Amino acid sequence: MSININQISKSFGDTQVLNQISLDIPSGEMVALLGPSGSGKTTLLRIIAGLENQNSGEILFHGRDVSQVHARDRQVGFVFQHYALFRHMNVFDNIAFGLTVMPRKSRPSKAVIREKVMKLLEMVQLKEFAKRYPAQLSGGQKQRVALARALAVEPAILLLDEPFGALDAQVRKELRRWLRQLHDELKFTSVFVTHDQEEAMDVADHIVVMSQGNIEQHGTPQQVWQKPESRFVLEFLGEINRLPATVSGQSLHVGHQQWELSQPYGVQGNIDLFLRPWELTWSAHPDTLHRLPAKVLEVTPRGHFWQLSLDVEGMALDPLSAISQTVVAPDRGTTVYLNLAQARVYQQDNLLTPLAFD
Ligand SMILES: Nc1ncnc2c1ncn2[C@@H]1O[C@H](COP(=O)(O)OP(=O)(O)OP(=O)(O)O)[C@@H](O)[C@H]1O
Repeated sequence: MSININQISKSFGDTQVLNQISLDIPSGEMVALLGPSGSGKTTLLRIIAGLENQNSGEILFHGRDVSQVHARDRQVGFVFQHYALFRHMNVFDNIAFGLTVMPRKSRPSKAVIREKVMKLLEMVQLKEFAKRYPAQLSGGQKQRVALARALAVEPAILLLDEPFGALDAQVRKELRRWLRQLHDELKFTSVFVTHDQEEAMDVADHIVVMSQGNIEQHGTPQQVWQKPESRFVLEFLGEINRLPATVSGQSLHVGHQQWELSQPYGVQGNIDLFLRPWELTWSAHPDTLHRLPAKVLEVTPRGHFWQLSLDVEGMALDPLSAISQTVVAPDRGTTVYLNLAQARVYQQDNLLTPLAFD
């Protein structure tokens, strides 16, 4: 079932939490809402679910406006970070719950419910746990029960709020893979909230990056990673080095250093240069590409690469982080020369054309 979110705004008292959010999610897609704490992800998810009312805008499911439809009647499954299982019910009864409380007219027979729950138990690989109570399960197992419970009523849409947030890294990884397989098998539409970018990159078809109640970017994992549309997205996704610089006339100043640009630059004054750790290549000697002197503070072997921590002379900055795949690492305490040619240049939030040096 497709979801269309049109111009949704929401405030709590004086605090505007969502600012005219619009988003189209095609049927069968898995979408991650990714953003820092307080960016409005959960509020948007709750509005889709019908657990919260928007102040303005509309939500359409398969073209039908559901803004006035009660959460119960939206055909939406919901999974929270904290399992919210019924403690006094065993696993079987927890999963069966949604089916047993259906109105008598549409409620399946006991035999059908049993068959369905057993199939779900198999799917979430907990067949031998049917009689256990939630307290007798691990976190990962509880979360699988919560998922099975949400899926029992065959929702067309599954909404997940940090579903694996409380679990350790290994279990998280396994569960999200498994959720993706389940999603592909059952073909529901899923929207999940996370602040873990690796999780979003790993399983989502599309990522919606949110900040302060706005959508900063909506695209495939590759698009948001390789072509960040704003400085926020660039800085939020993955590690990044920032180097303040100044353009004056046709010269670029970084720390104590100064170079001539090959043509007049469109912007004068203070700018920021951004480089991913692997874009910051180094050489033991200065050359036409490697120009910025930096002192090697730390060298850490990381298997097939070196992690370098570098200090640019004359600049009060956090050390720069570089990843080097050279055979030999530079020695600690020596000076190396960094290549700035791959820098992305931002002035405020705007991406400028790359620098070209003489
Ligand atoms: N019921 C509420 N009453 C008042 N303010 C609220 C309520 N729910 C959320 N907020 C506020 O709305 C803003 C967005 O909250 P929301 O939970 O949607 O963010 P989030 O991106 O999901 O954050 P997190 O990753 O921390 O869960 C926050 O500033 C929060 O304090």
